[in-house]
Order: sequence, then C-alpha cells, then structure tokens
Amino acid sequence: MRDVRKSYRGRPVLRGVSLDLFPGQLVGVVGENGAGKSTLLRILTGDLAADSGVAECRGTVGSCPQDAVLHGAFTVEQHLWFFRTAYGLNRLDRAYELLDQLNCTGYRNQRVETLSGGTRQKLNLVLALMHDPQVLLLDEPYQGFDWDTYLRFWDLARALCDRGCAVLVVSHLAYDASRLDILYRLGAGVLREAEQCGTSGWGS
Ligand SMILES: Nc1ncnc2c1ncn2[C@@H]1O[C@H](COP(=O)(O)OP(=O)(O)OP(=O)(O)O)[C@@H](O)[C@H]1O
Repeated sequence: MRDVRKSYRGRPVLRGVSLDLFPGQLVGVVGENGAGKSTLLRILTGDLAADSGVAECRGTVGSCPQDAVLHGAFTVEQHLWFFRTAYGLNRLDRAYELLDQLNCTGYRNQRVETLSGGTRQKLNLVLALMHDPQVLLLDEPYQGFDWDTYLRFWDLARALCDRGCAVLVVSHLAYDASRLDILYRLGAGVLREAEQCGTSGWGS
C-alpha cells in the first residue's frame, strides 16, 4: 500500500497510509473503533476503492471480513461445498483439517443459524483459509473465541506464516504483541509502527 487516502462524504479516514506485507510475515494493525481498520482492509481486498494511492495484493488472497459471510439456512458442510466451487478446489481435505484444528468437526451437519457466535466466526475463518491463500487479510478474526480457540488461532496463523503466507490481523484490541513480527497502530488516519509492549497489556 502506498500513500492510500480515503474519505467518506468529505471526512478523511485514511490520510496517506503506506504498508508492506511480505511472505512469511505476521503483521498486526491495531486502532480504536472507527479508526479506519476495516476501510484499510476493504481497500486491500479490492472491495472498496481508494480515493488516491496504490493498493496491491500479489498472489491468492484469503479474506475474513468483520461481518461473517454466512447464510443461516445452510449447514457448515454446505458452506464448504459452496466455497469449494467458488475457489475452484478439487477437494475439501484442507477445509476439514482446519475445522478439526478449530474443534468444529462436530458441527459439520448443523445449520449456521443454530451455531453460537464463536462457532460462526470459526467457520468464517475456515472459509478464508481453505484454499491456502498466499495473502491472508483478517478483520477481528478472534472475536467471540474462547481462550483455547484464541491460542489455536495464533498457532494456526504462525504455521501459515511458516509456510510462506503473509498474514495481516486487524483488531481494535490485541494481546500477545510478541506473537507478531510487526505491530502498527492506526490513528488519526495515519499508520505508525507501534512500540512492542511485551506479552500482554496493550490495546488500542
Ligand atoms: N460506507 C461508509 N459511509 C460513511 N462512513 C463510513 C462508511 N464506512 C465506514 N465509515 C466511517 O469511517 C470510519 C472508519 O470506519 P471503519 O469501519 O473502517 O473503522 P474500524 O477501525 O474498522 O472500526 P471498528 O473497530 O469499530 O470495526 C468510521 O467513522 C465509520 O463510521
């Protein structure tokens, strides 16, 4: 991203944001509610156009938006088949492996409208990951997760980086800064590298 600017109805949200994300990196962006984190991610995924500047993702992209892209009437399994077609995959092995890693295999035949919020978020994450993307853009990926799943999420994110994936995690609140390679803070429309404050106790 180079010098990206975005305003909504004349109100600037991003005032010249530049960001590099390389293969194998786990990068975090933290910022207050309304700081523009989702706007930044939506520009990166191509969902939203910047007013000026350049935003480019090279490679296959996996995106986990803040609002889950799920349909209540479909089962977990039906979502996997739907996304399998969308991604043009031959098999669902990786999706099943991810479901297993997130402790969700037991929900495969359950309709989404009957799932808890945390379980829906797990499915949202599996749908973003099941095609083994080279760039992973995650908006508040661990909202609603219990502690065990939260830890599994970070293990998974690090394992993906070790396989060469570039992972960007955006959150209004984050712990465990030490799990990240770089932490940025978005504030007043500007992105700055944040000081690492140890293993806990920092947020927006
Ligand atoms: N389509 C839109 N039209 C007008 N204003 C918008 C639009 N989308 C976002 N905004 C405003 O832009 C600002 C940034 O929103 P954004 O969702 O990017 O913030 P965020 O950092 O992701 O917030 P949160 O942590 O609450 O998810 C907010 O003030 C929001 O109200």
